[in-house]
Amino acid sequence: MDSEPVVPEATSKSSAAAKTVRKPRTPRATVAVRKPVATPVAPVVEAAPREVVLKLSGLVKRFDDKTAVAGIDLEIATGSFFGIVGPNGAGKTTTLSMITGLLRPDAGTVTVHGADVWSDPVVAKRKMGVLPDRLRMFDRLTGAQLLYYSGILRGLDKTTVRIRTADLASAFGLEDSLDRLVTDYSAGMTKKLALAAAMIHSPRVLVLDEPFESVDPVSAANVIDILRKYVAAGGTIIISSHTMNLIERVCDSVAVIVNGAVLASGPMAEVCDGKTLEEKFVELAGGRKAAEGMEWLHTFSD
Ligand SMILES: Nc1ncnc2c1ncn2[C@@H]1O[C@H](COP(=O)(O)OP(=O)(O)OP(=O)(O)O)[C@@H](O)[C@H]1O
Repeated sequence: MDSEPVVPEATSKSSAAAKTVRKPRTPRATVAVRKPVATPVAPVVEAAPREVVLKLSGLVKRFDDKTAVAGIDLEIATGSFFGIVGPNGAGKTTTLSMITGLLRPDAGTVTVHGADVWSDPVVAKRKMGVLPDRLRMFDRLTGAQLLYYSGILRGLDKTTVRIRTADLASAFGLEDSLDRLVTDYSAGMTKKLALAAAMIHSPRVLVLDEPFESVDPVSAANVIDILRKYVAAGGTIIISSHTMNLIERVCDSVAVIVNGAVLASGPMAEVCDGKTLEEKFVELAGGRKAAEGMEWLHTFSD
């Protein structure tokens, strides 16, 4: 199940749909008078609740006397495009690092599609693709080598890795850079390569920390298209970003984290409650500071 790609299949017209259906001829001589038939009322079909694919329960992380994450509970349903927002130092990266098994929580659990990240790490990690905040990449490899390495490490065979490398390079506009060393990539190119490496094994869940940082607007739009198709095909994305309008535009659900705690979470419209996400964020995160003091900045000392 886990190795199955979550890539949408190309649609094709079914042969049945393509057949021409002839209207039966109505007999001319007789006019049948039909008894009125009560129109059947369509039963109300309630949408089945979506399966929870990522579950965070009571997550806590302390660094000495600083509590970075103070007991976070979240449930993220399959097929969600879930945004995490919060001010600097709120605990977003710490939370995502605990989700992906990069940082051990002091308390609490994380399960991915039922597998516990800390007691069943091999199974849980196989289900995830991760774009961490601070990218530490093997930058003495070429882009092609790095994708090859990522794919093989994830258990793909060589042919599949080569096919997917070509697809990803073309989707992210990296075709001409695949033979260059990663260390020579720009920040945005490195980000796109890292995102490609996170996706190569078609994981069930993508955890992306600031995926659009340094990425130009055209590339960002392409990446968003790819991510939307992935979600439409049943994949789940959890993404952190400071770009409020982007999160509001692409995510269907959001959590606002402040001081290591979730202050609001749920469907985007419910959390925003008639405001923009940015307005709601400022309201929850504690407003803005007045630009007072610092008159020395306007003295232009030269
Ligand atoms: N390894 C660490 N050692 C000590 N303190 C840490 C460590 N990692 C994070 N912290 C602290 O934990 C808090 C939360 O940090 P975190 O990086 O999770 O915030 P964030 O919400 O991702 O912030 P930003 O939006 O600025 O990236 C901060 O006060 C930070 O200084």
